[in-house]
Amino acid sequence: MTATIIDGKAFSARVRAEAGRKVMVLKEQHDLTPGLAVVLVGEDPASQVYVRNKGKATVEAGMKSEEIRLDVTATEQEVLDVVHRLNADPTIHGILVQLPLPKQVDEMAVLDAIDPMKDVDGFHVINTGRQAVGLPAMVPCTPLGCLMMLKDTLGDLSGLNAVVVGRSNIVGKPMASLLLSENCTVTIAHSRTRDLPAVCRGADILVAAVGRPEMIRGDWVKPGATVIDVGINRIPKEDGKTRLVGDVCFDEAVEVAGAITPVPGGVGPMTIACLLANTVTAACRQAGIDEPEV
Ligand SMILES: NC(=O)C1=CN([C@@H]2O[C@H](COP(=O)(O)OP(=O)(O)OC[C@H]3O[C@@H](n4cnc5c(N)ncnc54)[C@H](OP(=O)(O)O)[C@@H]3O)[C@@H](O)[C@H]2O)C=CC1
Ligand SMILES: Nc1nc(=O)c2c([nH]1)NC[C@@H]1CN(c3ccc(C(=O)N[C@@H](CCC(=O)O)C(=O)O)cc3)C=[N+]21
Repeated sequence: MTATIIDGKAFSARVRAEAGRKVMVLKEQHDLTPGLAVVLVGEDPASQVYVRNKGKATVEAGMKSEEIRLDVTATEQEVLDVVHRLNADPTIHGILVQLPLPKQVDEMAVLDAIDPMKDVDGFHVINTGRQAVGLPAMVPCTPLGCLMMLKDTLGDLSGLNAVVVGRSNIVGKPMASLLLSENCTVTIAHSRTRDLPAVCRGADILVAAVGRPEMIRGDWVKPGATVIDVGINRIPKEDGKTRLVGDVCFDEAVEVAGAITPVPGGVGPMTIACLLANTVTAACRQAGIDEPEV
């Protein structure tokens, strides 16, 4: 059996178009233009690509986009000053500080400084806590995008065994919490997990967020399972160039799984689309208006 390929690129185009229609309504009926600010500290080339893609998608959806670039030597206070200025700027409804930050800057202190209402990444502890107890919250974009693809593929997730490999604050933990909210039976695996292949084989839903190229092999996948590959790993090719691969060995897993996301073209594009959707949601909440139905 060959798995259905979950087309994150096509799905993300629909989500972005919907955000664009909402922006149009907000502009026409409420004189409100949602604004997103992305803060990039340092010159990490991969980060620069994401920041550029995010900026482009934001403008395409009709929103205001602001990019703030700081030198890699920026102090924590300089980053905090930028965050405070954006918190106070009424034309900015979403703030994303690209991670990781240089080592002299305390990530937790920066995330904590972002106004939770403008925290479109959903990384502030207020939003983490609100999501966990079932209150309206900003939900992290990558796990949200994964969940949208899972629901689109499987419908109701109740009672399914979900295994999330990885327990980072930005992917693994919020992913597990969202799956629990959907009534999955959730296992979180990590570097200390014993017999990871056996744990993975129990999964109806397998989410890989490890950051290790093609670590999850075909025979770790339960036949018919839905596999979501969050990993973005750049590996060298024979010709000296590089290519992107996920955390799942796609060529093996595609023969076993029921459905699987590719890399590229899976989770990545959905992350950007969810960032736009979150920015629209944040703008509506800040303006005290209902999100338009489009
Ligand atoms: N597509 C997208 O939009 C996004 C993609 N990514 C990608 O997703 C991947 C994960 O990112 P992120 O969560 O930030 O990564 P982190 O490095 O923060 O976390 C990796 C997790 O994987 C676990 N892990 C590492 N090695 C193993 C192993 N051999 N066996 C089992 N578990 C292991 C770690 O365990 P422990 O906690 O025990 O150390 C940790 O919990 C990366 O490839 C990243 O580039 C990230 C964000 C967005
Ligand atoms: N505060 C913060 N929020 C983030 O959401 C965040 C972050 N920091 N730091 C880095 C990671 C990584 N990330 C990606 C987003 C989109 C793609 C993406 O669009 N990928 C495409 C193309 C990738 C390419 O060709 O390079 C794809 O997978 O098809 C990838 C990775 C967001 N992150």
